[in-house]
Amino acid sequence: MSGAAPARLELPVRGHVMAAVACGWLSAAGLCLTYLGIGGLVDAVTGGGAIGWRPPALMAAGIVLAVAGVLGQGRAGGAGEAVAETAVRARIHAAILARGPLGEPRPDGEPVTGSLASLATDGAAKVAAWRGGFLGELVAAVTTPLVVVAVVAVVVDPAAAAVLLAVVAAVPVVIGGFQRMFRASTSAYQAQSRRLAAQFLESIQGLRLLTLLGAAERRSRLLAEESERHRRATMRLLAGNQLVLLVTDVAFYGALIGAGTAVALVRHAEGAIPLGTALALVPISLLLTEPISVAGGFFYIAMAGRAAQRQVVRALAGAGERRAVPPPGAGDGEAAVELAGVVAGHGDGPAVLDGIDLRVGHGEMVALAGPSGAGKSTLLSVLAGELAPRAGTVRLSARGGGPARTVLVPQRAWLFTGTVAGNLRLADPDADEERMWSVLREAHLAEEVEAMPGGLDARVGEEGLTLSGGQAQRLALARALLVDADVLLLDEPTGHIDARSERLVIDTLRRLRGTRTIVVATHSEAVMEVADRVVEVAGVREVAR
Ligand SMILES: Nc1ncnc2c1ncn2[C@@H]1O[C@H](COP(=O)(O)OP(=O)(O)OP(=O)(O)O)[C@@H](O)[C@H]1O
Repeated sequence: MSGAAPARLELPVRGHVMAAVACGWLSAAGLCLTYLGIGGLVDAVTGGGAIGWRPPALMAAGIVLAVAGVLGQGRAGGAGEAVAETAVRARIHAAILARGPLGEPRPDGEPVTGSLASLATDGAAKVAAWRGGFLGELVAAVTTPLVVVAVVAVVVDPAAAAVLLAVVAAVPVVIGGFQRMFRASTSAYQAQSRRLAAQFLESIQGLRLLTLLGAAERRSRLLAEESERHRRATMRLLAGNQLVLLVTDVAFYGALIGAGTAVALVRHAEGAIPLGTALALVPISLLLTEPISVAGGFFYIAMAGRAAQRQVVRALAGAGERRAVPPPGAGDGEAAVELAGVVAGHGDGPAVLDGIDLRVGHGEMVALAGPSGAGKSTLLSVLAGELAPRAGTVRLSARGGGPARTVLVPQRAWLFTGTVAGNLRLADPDADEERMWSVLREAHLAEEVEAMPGGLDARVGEEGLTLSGGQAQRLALARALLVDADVLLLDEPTGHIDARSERLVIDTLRRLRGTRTIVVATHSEAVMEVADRVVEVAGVREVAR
């Protein structure tokens, strides 16, 4: 991926942020008035005169504003965070579903599914804490000095306000410098953290495969190395954070409070302001350090949130590209599938398909044949819009024109832990029982599901392991039928199943023939016999080793 600045992530939290800012200003103004009220009391007492209505009124108004501001800011921040987290999570979930559970690794090497899962949990919370919660607080804190200076100018002394304003102006410049200094290390830390989470997750998902391949030990060494790199990135981040805290404490607090006190003393000595009011300027100058007090939050919330936001934007952009790249646009209405000069391959690997032309008519059933590795599954991935062709055109059209809807049943039936109905409803969340039974009947699975305890509510275990391979394949087929797609893509539907299931699947294919366009990759003669036409795929090239 390029290092170009990612687009903004639109979240419905503008109102929450503005409310948090307004509340922050209220509480700052309230505190100023409270201190000035106390200063007024001191002046009245030391001056020996009557207290009058002004100091108590200032104090009362100040306390009410401060309390309302603090409470309001907390509420606005909490609500904004919840709204933002829900929005980010929903968009990432949509991206996960768009990619499918077996999403390919991206060109930058990040494993897609694990990475997105980590983003949807940890990443979404960080983005939400930043955009929904902390952003309003931050804007309020950074602009609080202006509110304070304005109150001082109006209620106390414009000259003192002008000096405070000059000191305050230096603060954003220095904060900006620190932010730039540590941005790279925070981003690196985030990327490291996500990569580690993704690798752990995918190692767990593929544990059985890793063990079978004898790769478990290699993988565990890799994870140990990644953990060590992550530990070092954490240490660097913490060291940077400590440095910022030290610098801000020593330099800014000293400078701002010192400046506030000096201004107060000088103006009092000049007779411009009474003693009590001068004393009130000292705690008021403490409010000028608000931007600094949130600087620590930059590391824990804002910078972590912004780094996560960059990742989310990039991941969502990636999802868009994957869906849009192979543009299966509307065809001329004469053919359901039209491929011309299609070249395709995986990642940076060699071309698997090299100049493929294919035309499939509406309602036609075409079997893709060819030796293992010829590229049958690759071709189906191109048709499903999962793999972008490197060259050539792919056109899929529905009967009567318009873009076609496709659905792919992969070689390995991927079922999720839950019920039969839950697995079916992945394809159509609104499907009612009648519709589900209907597709189960079409896939010749209805009788077996009826016999299961709970029927449609029967539990399908981890990865569907309580079902036989043949049952799982037929359930995946039923799920695909629920999509009601124009083009049904089947990858080895009889590949790894028992003879009875094979017969049932073939019978289903026979019944489906003519009802929709079907492209089926297969080694089975029996499946080829059912098809209207058999196309030999032989786009594979010898790879020099
Ligand atoms: N995700 C992937 N990443 C890299 N290479 C891949 C990927 N999937 C397939 N290939 C390679 O692409 C080539 C074609 O594989 P493909 O699965 O499309 O063939 P196939 O004809 O479907 O084989 P089979 O009949 O065994 O299913 C093979 O060399 C394979 O190693």
